[in-house]
Amino acid sequence: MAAKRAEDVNLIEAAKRVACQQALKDNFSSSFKYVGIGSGSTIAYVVETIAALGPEVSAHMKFVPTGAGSTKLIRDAGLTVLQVPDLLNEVGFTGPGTSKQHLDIYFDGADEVDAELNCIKGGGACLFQEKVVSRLSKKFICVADTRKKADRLLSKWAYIPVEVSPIAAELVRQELIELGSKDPIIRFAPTTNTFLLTDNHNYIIDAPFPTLLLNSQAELMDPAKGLWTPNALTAKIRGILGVLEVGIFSGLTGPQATAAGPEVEGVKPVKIYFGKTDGGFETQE
Ligand SMILES: O=C[C@H](O)[C@H](O)[C@H](O)COP(=O)(O)O
Repeated sequence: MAAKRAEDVNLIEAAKRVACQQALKDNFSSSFKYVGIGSGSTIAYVVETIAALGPEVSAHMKFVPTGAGSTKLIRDAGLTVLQVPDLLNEVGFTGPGTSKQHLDIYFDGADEVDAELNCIKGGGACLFQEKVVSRLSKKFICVADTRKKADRLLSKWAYIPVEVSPIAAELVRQELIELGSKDPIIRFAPTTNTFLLTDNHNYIIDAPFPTLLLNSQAELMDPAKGLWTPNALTAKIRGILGVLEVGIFSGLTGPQATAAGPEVEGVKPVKIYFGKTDGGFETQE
């Protein structure tokens, strides 16, 4: 039994590696200057593959992380870390209406991906910095294995991670219940026996909702019956006092989208690579 489980784990890790290697083969260029690196276990294979290309390819590049784990991963691989504030100092601000998509590309994993490439992220407690880096990138390429693939969000994955201010966490939890979330919980860290703290010193609330619709199914939306589109649920949760960000990557909605214009496209992936346990891969775009 234990041997079978170890074999399954190895196959899944191999699937993640295949997805990352193919994603880099198709999308990475030695001409890149700024590369965003997300969080989680899958992204480790992106960093491993870039490092294997050698300093002749990567020495002139700067890698923008999405949290402490991501920073360590980049540094341990011998690549150059550039934090978001330093990136913004480096590129400067050239005035209203100019592009903020300074990163050539951003690679990251996901917990679940739907047929429209909307994602749930934050299973490893990283979502806010990931959304910032995605917003600053020309192109978000997602890497995963086929377990993450679903027709609609919350088909297999059970909850939406929401990053909240600790002082407002219970208030947010109550408002999530009013929105239709069944038993949202503040994430606990068993190792420290306290609530888990994110890289931004906040809590995560894991909020289960019924399976979401696609954004293209907005005409079926009926929050009273628990039927939400990813965009609408994101906007609604983000509107709760005390919420920093929501672990749904589906593009921005409402006034933020209007204000930001076409650049908001950077928030969800443009292409996903799913590694398969038979050694192959499939893509979705
Ligand atoms: O909070 C973590 C991030 O959003 C990860 O990208 C996501 O959880 C996927 O992680 P993994 O590659 O470990 O499945």
